[in-house]
Amino acid sequence: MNSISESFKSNPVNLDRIIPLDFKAVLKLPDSHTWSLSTADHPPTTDPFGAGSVPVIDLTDPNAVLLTRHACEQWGVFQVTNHGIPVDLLIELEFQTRRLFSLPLDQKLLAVRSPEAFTGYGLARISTFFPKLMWSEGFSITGSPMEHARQLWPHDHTKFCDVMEEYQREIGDLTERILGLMLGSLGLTRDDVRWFKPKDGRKHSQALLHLNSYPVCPDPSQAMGLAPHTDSSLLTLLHQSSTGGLQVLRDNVGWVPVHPIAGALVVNTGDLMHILSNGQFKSAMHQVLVNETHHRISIAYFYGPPGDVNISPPTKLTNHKHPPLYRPVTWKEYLDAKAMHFNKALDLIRNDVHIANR
Ligand SMILES: O=C(O)CCC(=O)C(=O)O
Ligand SMILES: [Fe+2]
Repeated sequence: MNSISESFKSNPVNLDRIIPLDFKAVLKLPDSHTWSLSTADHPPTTDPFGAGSVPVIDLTDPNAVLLTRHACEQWGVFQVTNHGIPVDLLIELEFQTRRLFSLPLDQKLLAVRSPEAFTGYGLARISTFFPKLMWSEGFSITGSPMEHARQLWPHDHTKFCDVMEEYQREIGDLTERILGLMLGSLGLTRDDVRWFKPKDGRKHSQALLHLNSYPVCPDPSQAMGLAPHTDSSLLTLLHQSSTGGLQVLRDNVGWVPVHPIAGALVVNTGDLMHILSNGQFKSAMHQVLVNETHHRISIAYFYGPPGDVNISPPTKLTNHKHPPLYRPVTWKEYLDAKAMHFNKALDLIRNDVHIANR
């Protein structure tokens, strides 16, 4: 069993926080989904490529390592272009994702996630931490989605499964390439992070593919697509459709939109990367807002270390002035802390040390 499934098993979720609303059937935002949002949650549209916008890195740029370091230190989020994932695969991925979420609710519920499981259809797990429900639904996959896809389409699931499996292979390779850039940008080598690309060539890293759907909403000003959170992964690669809605929280600025760029992928630095980098890399707080006219979808790939690995900063990144900020944790331990304490999980594993300013 992998870390994600072990953690989900030990932290079951109530069914009322798994089964989504029949979004198509409601004409008015129900009270259960009405949030009191401030205008700060709806930032003015900024110049998408200006200095105050999320960095975009061309992976073929000779300065990619330096740019990656800067983006991780300053933002904890960036977009990548020229990443090598075929456009046709992204189009097919989006098509199959829309095909799934366009099914009637009673059909989607045939593949509903069980309270202790982490694959299948249902609300985002973070729903348990908020009094109001979010205007979104999801479908989680690891490896083959066959078991659930067969429930959705008894005679027509092969293409869906093939696309999801091919995407996981491609995005897995790209994620490791970007992780390599991140580690390299910190001056770390294979010897500092032995579990990454081990010499025996066997991969033990773990990952989860999560399809998100944000249906058209009757009152977006009072609805929340995905509430503010950081990702518990080392890093997350996200394909968003051409519809915006993702925002990242920036110190002293507020919520900044992550504008969709055709063919680009969004990279989020997760909490485990923040721990591994000893706080040098930010784990960006982000949220998703919805809209009145477009059904938005996104596909997130969460990547973490092998189950038995304790994540802590390599000795190269610590010294007496910069002692380890957090105690070592496995992904499972961290997911358990997150399942119980959500956005306070990082604080709970923080070492009680006096830290010199970086
Ligand atoms: O839909 C998005 O753009 C973001 C999704 C996300 O943050 C997540 O799945 O953790
Ligand atoms: Fe996220």
